[in-house]
Amino acid sequence: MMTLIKDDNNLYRNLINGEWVESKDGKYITVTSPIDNSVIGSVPAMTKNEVDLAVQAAKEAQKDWKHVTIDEKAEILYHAADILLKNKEELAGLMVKEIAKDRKSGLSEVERTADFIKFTADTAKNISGESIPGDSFPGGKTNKVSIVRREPLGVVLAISPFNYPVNLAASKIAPGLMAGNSVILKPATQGSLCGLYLARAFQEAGVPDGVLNTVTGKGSEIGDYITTHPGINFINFTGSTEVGQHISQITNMVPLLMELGGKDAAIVLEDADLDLTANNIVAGGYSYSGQRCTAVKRILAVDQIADQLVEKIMSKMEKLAYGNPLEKDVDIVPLISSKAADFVCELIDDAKEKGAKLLVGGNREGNIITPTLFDYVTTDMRIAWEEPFGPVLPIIRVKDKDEAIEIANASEYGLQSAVFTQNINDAFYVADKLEVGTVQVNNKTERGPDHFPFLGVKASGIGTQGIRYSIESMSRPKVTVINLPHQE
Ligand SMILES: NC(=O)C1=CN([C@@H]2O[C@H](COP(=O)(O)OP(=O)(O)OC[C@H]3O[C@@H](n4cnc5c(N)ncnc54)[C@H](OP(=O)(O)O)[C@@H]3O)[C@@H](O)[C@H]2O)C=CC1
Ligand SMILES: O=C(O)[C@H](O)COP(=O)(O)O
Repeated sequence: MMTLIKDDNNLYRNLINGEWVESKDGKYITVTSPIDNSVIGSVPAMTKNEVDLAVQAAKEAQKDWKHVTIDEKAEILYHAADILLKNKEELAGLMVKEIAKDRKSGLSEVERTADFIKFTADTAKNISGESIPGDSFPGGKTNKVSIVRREPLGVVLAISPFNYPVNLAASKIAPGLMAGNSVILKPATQGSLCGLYLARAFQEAGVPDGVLNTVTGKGSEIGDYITTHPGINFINFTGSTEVGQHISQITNMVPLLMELGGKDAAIVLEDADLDLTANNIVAGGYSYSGQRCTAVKRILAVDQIADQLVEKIMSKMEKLAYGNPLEKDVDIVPLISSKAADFVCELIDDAKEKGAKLLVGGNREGNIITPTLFDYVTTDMRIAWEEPFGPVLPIIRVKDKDEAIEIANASEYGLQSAVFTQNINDAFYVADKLEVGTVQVNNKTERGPDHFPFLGVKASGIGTQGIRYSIESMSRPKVTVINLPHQE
């Protein structure tokens, strides 16, 4: 399957109007593995002219695509999901090399993506319009009826991050297509090989020429051009708050759906089941080395149980394996870049200097940061507020649930939080007061299942994702009002 999207020198191509095209001016970006810096491929650094061609193709193709029946579109998506499953070993293998995800998580990402695509097709089949009688509003008349259908928005620009290069691209493409839009995928440069592979799967499944196109190139170079392109009708972005805010500042009247950074808190109350809590904190904080927007990024534990909780977390952390995901099954993998690892080390050093107690880890081997746990973190430390996107967890001890809520809400972010307690009243008390998109009761913070609404408030995002929610975000109501001759 891969041979069509790259040549023998591992120069990858972009999908534009149904053709896999080389870089026109021969400019490529080399993609190296975060594991050992080996070159795994190169992607075109697309020029403005090439971007124009992609947008033009998308615009033209959408005119026919919007008339394709839901059922036909669904068949194509089912086929794409099957192609991904058939090739899951190869795609997961590419993910291991390109973003250093461990193979098991890579496989699970591909499987989850296939499920996501199929569920999107099924959901779109079940989204019906509505008709609203005119006399249901005061002063309305029985001769009026409003018929409400959903219309596509046009050309959707999907910008995906490195950490789920297949899933977070497909979760924009599939609902975008089902809503009748054409889509341009701009994958994260580190992750673009996986993104192109995914586009190939959609093409092979029967997505018509021009309906899905790809644009590669550094966001810092072509980002502004594409996000402000007049041919773009919607931007669906997942990535850092910094870039998300930049996009929202430079765009003009283009609707945005954004999932950005987070500093998800795990709030642990005095009656929590501490084994369950520790399991969730370790899984939630350290999987894929903490490079997940929804990773548990701080623990707010009430004094009464903090010592016991620390002991349990430490004992579970002993089982975390770290190393090279090409060589063995590991939980902790090299971070995406040495710059990312440098940043995490800065946060670790700051916490140490300001007197936090380092309980576990704190070491660096290449791009690997060993799983790290700090206790007695205080609010003057950077690790209390900043998102490491690495395997470092701070414990902030609090006197009670109200102090936990206050610290949780003082964050600029508002993605998710978790509360661990066996008291339903306390669970609701805390959940009601937290300024986040989702509160998990007795579970780690996480996005799935993917048909749940997923959203961030404050600096964590704009709009709501989740299968039905994404389809709705990428479409709009179209209203036709029937005015019958007035009945006597
Ligand atoms: N809430 C969420 O769902 C998620 C949040 N994140 C957040 O993202 C950060 C790390 O992910 P990372 O991929 O590095 O995030 P970035 O924000 O750096 O990149 C995300 C995407 O935006 C592109 N991009 C960069 N600059 C621009 C620009 N000026 N205009 C348009 N697009 C641009 C990138 O391309 P390129 O790679 O070429 O620079 C990439 O495709 C973390 O802070 C994390 O919190 C990450 C994943 C999920
Ligand atoms: O962008 C992210 O990091 C994801 O949306 C998180 O998804 P997860 O909770 O399923 O890991």
